[in-house]
Amino acid sequence: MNHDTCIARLEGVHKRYGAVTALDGINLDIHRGELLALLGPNGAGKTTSIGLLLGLHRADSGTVSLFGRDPQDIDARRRIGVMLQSANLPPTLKVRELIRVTASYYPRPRTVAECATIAGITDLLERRYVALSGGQQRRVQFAMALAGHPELLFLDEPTTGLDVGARQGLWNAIRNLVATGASVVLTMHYLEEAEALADRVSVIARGRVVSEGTVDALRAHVAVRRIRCLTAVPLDTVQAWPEVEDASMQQGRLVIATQHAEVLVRRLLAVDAGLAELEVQRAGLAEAFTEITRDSEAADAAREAA
Ligand SMILES: Nc1ncnc2c1ncn2[C@@H]1O[C@H](COP(=O)(O)OP(=O)(O)OP(=O)(O)O)[C@@H](O)[C@H]1O
Repeated sequence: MNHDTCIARLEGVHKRYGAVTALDGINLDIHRGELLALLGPNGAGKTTSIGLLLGLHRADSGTVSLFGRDPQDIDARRRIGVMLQSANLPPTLKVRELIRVTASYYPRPRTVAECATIAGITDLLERRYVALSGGQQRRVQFAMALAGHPELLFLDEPTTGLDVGARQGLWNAIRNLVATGASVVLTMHYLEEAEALADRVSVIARGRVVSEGTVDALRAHVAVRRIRCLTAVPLDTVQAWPEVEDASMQQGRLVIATQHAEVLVRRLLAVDAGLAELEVQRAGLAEAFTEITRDSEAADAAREAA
C-alpha cells in the first residue's frame, strides 16, 4: 500500500452501540484518485465506517483520520462531499437554492449550473425539492454533494431508487469525476455496480474488512466456474458426476457450477459429439462475495470454538 497517497484511514477501529459491535478492529485506507466500493451484507458496518470518517461519531478505540487530520476538523471536512442514505432537507426550498446554500459553506465551490450539469438536473433547478420524485431527489442530493468541489466524495448507496437510465447517468458522472482527479467511496448492495465502477473493492463483514482488492482479484478467490451448453446429456447423469457442485437447466441450456471446468468440458464433449454453444465463465462478483463472507464466517466460528 502506498501510504503517500492515503487520504483517509481507519486503523484498528472499534465501535459499539450498547451491546452491538458495529466495528471490530476495522482497517481501511482510501487513496487519492481511486474509486473504492464498500460492499457487505446489511449491518456489516459500512455506514458506521463512513460516519466515523465524516466525524459524525467517535470511535471507541483505534485511529480515524481524514486528510491526516481529525475528521471533525473543519479544514478536513471542507475537502469532502457527502451523499447519505437519507437526507432531511428543507422541503420548501427550490433545488437551485439548496445547491447554492450548500455551496456557500465551502471555500472553493462549484457553480450551481456546473453541479446541475454534472448531476443531470438542469431542468429541475426551479422546482421545489418536496415536489420531486424519489429518484429526482436522489440526483439533487448528488448535485449538493458536488457543490463544495470535493476532493473526496462519500456516496452511501447513491443509486437506491434510481431507474436504469438515471443509474447509468450517475455511473458516468462518477467515472468523470474520478477521471478529473476526485476520489470516491461508494457503499452499495448492487454487485454489478462494483463491477461497472470500482477500481478496488473492500468487502466488510461483522465490522471488519474480510477481503479487498480489484474486482478481478476478488473473483479469482473463487474457484467455481460456470459451464453452459446445449446438450443431449440428461441432467440427472450430469448431477451424478463427482466434480459437479450444481447442475440445472436454464432456458433450455445445461448450466453447471464446478471447480473442475476442464475435466467436465472434456467429459461432456466425449459423451455428446453434438454439444453446442459451449461457454465457460469465471464466477461473478456476486458468487465471490457470497463465498468470501461465508469463508470469513467459518473462520470466525472456528476461532470462537478454539
Ligand atoms: N445508532 C445506532 N444504534 C444502535 N445500533 C446501531 C446504530 N447504528 C448502527 N447500529 C448497528 O451497528 C451495526 C452496523 O451498522 P451499519 O449501519 O454500519 O451497517 P451497514 O453495513 O451500513 O448496513 P446496511 O447495508 O444495512 O446499510 C448493525 O448491527 C447496526 O444494527
